[in-house]
Amino acid sequence: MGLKYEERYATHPADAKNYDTNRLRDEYLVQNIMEEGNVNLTYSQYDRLIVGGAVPVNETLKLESIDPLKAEYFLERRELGIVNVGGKGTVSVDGEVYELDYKEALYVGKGKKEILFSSENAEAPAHFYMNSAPAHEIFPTVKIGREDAIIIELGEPENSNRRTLNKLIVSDTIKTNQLQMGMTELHPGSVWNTMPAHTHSRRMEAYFYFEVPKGQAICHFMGEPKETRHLWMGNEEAVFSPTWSIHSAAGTSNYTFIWGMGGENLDYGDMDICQPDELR
Ligand SMILES: O=C[C@H](O)[C@@H](O)CC(=O)C(=O)O
Ligand SMILES: [Zn+2]
Repeated sequence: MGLKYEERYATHPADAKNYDTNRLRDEYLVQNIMEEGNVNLTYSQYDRLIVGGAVPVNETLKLESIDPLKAEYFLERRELGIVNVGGKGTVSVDGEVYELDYKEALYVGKGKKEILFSSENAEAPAHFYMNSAPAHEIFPTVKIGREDAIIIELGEPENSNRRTLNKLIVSDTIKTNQLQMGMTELHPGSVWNTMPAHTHSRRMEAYFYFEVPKGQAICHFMGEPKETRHLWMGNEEAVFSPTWSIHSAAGTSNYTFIWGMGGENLDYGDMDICQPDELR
C-alpha cells in the first residue's frame, strides 16, 4: 500500500513530431493508474494537471501531498475531481463522507486537508479516477450523481460515432477554478469519439479510457491537425493532450472515457473544429 507519483514535461509540437512510438508513449500515455492498495499520480506540466487513481481494497487510502507540490497537504493550492469507475466506495473529505457509486463524481474544493478513499466490498473495489488542477478560490465540495449530469447526445450510427456525453464537473453544474470533467459513453457499434476532432489552445485535456472489453484496444489520435500520430491504449489508461493537439480515438469496440481539462477558461464550447477530411 502506498503512494506513487511520476512527473511529465510539456513539449513543443515541432519536437513532438519527431517522436517515435516509444517516445510518444513515454511523454503522453499514462498506464498503471489503478493499482490495488495504491494511490498513483502523474503530475503533468500541461497546466499542472495531475491525473491519478486510487484503489482501496481492505485499507483506507489517503491522498497525501507529493514532493513537487511543496505543500503541506494535497489540496492546499488545488482543486480535485473524482469519478468512481469501480465498485461502490466512499470518499471522506475532512470527515464528511460521500458515497460514490459507479460513474458518480465528486468535486473537492481547495483547502480540504484530509481526503480518504475506501471501498464497500474488497471483492469489487472502487476505482477512483482523479484530475486535479491549481486553484485560487475555495468552492464547495459537491457530489454529482448520475441524475445531476448534463446529458448531450452526439454523433450518428452511420458515422460510427453515436455517443452520450455526461457533463459532470463543468461551469453549468458547479463552480470550479479551472477544472472541467465529464464522461462520454460510446453506443454499441460506434467507435469514434470526438469526431469531428478539435483543438482548444486555451485548455489542455486528459482522456481516461475504461469499459474497454478484454482483448480490445483504443487507437487514440493526437498531434497538430495536419501532423497526427496515434497511440494504442488499453483499459483504464490515460493520455495527456497538449493544447496544440487533437484528441480523438477509434476503438475496436465501443467503450467509455472520462475527459478532464485545465487552463485559461471554463468555456466547454470554445473549440476549433477540424473536419475529418481536413486531417493529415
Ligand atoms: O473538449 C471536450 C472534450 O474533448 C470531450 O468532451 C469531447 C467528447 O467527449 C466527445 O466528443 O466525445
Ligand atoms: Zn477537447
